[in-house]
Amino acid sequence: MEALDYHAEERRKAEFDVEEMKIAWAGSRQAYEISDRVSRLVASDPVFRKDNRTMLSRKELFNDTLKKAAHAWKRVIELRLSEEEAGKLRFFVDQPAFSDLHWGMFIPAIKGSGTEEQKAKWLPMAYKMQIIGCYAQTELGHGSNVQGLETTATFDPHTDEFVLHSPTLTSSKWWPGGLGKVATHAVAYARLITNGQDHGVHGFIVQLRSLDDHLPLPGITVGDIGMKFGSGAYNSMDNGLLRFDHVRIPRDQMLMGVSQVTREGKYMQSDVPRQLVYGTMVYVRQKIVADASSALSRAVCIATRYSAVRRQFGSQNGGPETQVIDYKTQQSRLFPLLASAYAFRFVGEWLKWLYTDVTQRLHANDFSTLPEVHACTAGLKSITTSATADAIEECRKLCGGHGYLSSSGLPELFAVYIPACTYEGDNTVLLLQVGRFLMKTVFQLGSGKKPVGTIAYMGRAEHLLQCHCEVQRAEDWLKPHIIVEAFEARSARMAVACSKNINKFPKQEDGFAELSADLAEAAVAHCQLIVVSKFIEKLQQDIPGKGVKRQLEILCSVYALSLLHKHLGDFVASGCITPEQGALANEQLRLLYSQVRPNAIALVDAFNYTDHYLGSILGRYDGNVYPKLYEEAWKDPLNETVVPDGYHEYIRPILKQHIRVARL
Ligand SMILES: Cc1cc2nc3c(=O)[nH]c(=O)nc-3n(C[C@H](O)[C@H](O)[C@H](O)COP(=O)(O)OP(=O)(O)OC[C@H]3O[C@@H](n4cnc5c(N)ncnc54)[C@H](O)[C@@H]3O)c2cc1C
Repeated sequence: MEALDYHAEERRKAEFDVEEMKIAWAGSRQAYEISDRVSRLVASDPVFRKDNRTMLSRKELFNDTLKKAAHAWKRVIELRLSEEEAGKLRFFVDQPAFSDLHWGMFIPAIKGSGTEEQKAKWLPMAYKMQIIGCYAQTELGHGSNVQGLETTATFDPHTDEFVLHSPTLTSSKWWPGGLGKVATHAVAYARLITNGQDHGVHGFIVQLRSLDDHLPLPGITVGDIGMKFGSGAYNSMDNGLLRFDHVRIPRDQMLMGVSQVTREGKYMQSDVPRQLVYGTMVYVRQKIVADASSALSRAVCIATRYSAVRRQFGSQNGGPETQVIDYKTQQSRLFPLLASAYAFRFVGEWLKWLYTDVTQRLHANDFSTLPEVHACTAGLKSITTSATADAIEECRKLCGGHGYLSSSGLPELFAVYIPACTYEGDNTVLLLQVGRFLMKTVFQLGSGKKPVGTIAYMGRAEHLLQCHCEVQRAEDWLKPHIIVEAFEARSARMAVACSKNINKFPKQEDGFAELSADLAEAAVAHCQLIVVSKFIEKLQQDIPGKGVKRQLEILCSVYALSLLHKHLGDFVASGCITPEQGALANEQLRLLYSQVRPNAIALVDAFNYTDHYLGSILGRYDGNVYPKLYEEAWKDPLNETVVPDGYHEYIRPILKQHIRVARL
């Protein structure tokens, strides 16, 4: 019997080769094959089941996470999975766990800031999970302001040890994932003090719990910080608190890749340049951007498939009602998000390349691109995570009432995803860093120092400040050079306007403070330009498969023009385009939506997500939504009894009361 597929008709409409698009999405055939194999492996394993997750209590959920993490590790060993495959396995298990921090932060921190001896000592144990690590930086009193951290690590020359101490309540470590209940070790950040002198914040490897009975070591107070946003969701993670009471660690447990403390307590910068730690930061941020495209594509996949199943109004002569995906408003809300998912995917791919490039440069003592790389990765982390968080909520609304059901998968996805706007740098704080970088670039124009990489366009500021957009007809907006110039001009003009306003202040710092909201907007403009440019660059590559490149060109135009439409005020106010050209962009956008429409289902199929990973009845591959929603409702614990518990205690007495209510 042929499998039921309510989307079959939609799939037949596709004008491109979906299998080839899957490869374009994955980045390469090999990446596609790994992802496909591992996702199916996870989906078919009953231990990784997650459909009952939102019903679990905190303790049950945490236990379930431990079970899954242990099983995942067992499978990694049994199947001899490579690092890439193991990473994919954790990704598809799709449950925040201590192991994310172990692999994602603890190991990279040692790799990035440890000496060769430290790496040789700690990494093999960490790779075998004989120790489990977390990344303990944030404190109760300070997160963004790392220099404000209060934990101290004081060198004791008598014993050749550091004494870690939490001098105040606000110095308690607060938030680190995996710290609460699992981690045996931490890379903990503390102010380094030698001979009474404070050298600022440094990283230390600290054992927290016994490797025999898991009890905290003497002087260590550790626990979980409590429930977080939403039920289920991120509560599978044991974000923790930690206090040190004069905890002693050997001197060689300070991460000494960049600076060192000698046996005599002398503080020294090592020969290795400080900038090397930036490599780790680029690594972590490119991962976050890749995760943004995953979360966004997942939400969009759910909303797109459901929009094709859902019908409201418009029945003629007793025929079927209109699929909500055919409403122009639905398309204008949904298709820019679909385009953003692809845009973030490709900019994430480029960031992977950037990581390799920056690592090679750092090892060759070439630091010339660092400030630009730092600003670019900070900004991309900020705009992709903010856009994704907003997009998941928009997808929930696009699914109407059923989007609010847990079984749509969207509430949990939202709750799990949104802290990405905060961790690894609060998004506004990051934009302000980009803003400062933009100002520095503008102030240096004319000094002979040439802007490089993603900021190179500022070298043409003179032209960009007075160029006129060539668009005369709607289709002119499909020309990549016109789009790029409009985005460059907007970014350059907003940055230069900020710099002029800052210069009006007698003290530049006052100007920065007063204009910080404008700076953040200029930073957004710069970062959106990067995403648009990288999408366009991607299209200059050879992309095989019937119609694949054509679809990506359409999506690229949708991404750029929907941003232009959303930020029309910026484009028009800064004089980059006229209001009439803005209207033409909108006209073109409407035409593009019609071109996306027949391909919409196939474009989300190309993400190649299993129903297990999607975790959504609305997003099911076969579109069999209503019977499954109905079935799912009956699984709710409230439906275990026909008459609810508490009926006799609370409902019946109200119904049977004999008092007279005065008003009646
Ligand atoms: C789910 C989750 C997991 C986490 N995991 C870890 C972990 O594993 N390890 C770890 O060490 N930490 C972790 N953290 C902590 C996280 O890194 C910090 O919360 C984050 O860096 C933000 O810092 P904050 O909490 O101090 O925010 P704050 O800086 O207090 O932000 C509060 C507000 O102030 C604004 N603000 C702050 N400074 C400025 C400024 N200069 N100018 C303008 N506005 C400003 C922000 O934009 C924000 O609106 C985690 C947090 C979460 C939510």
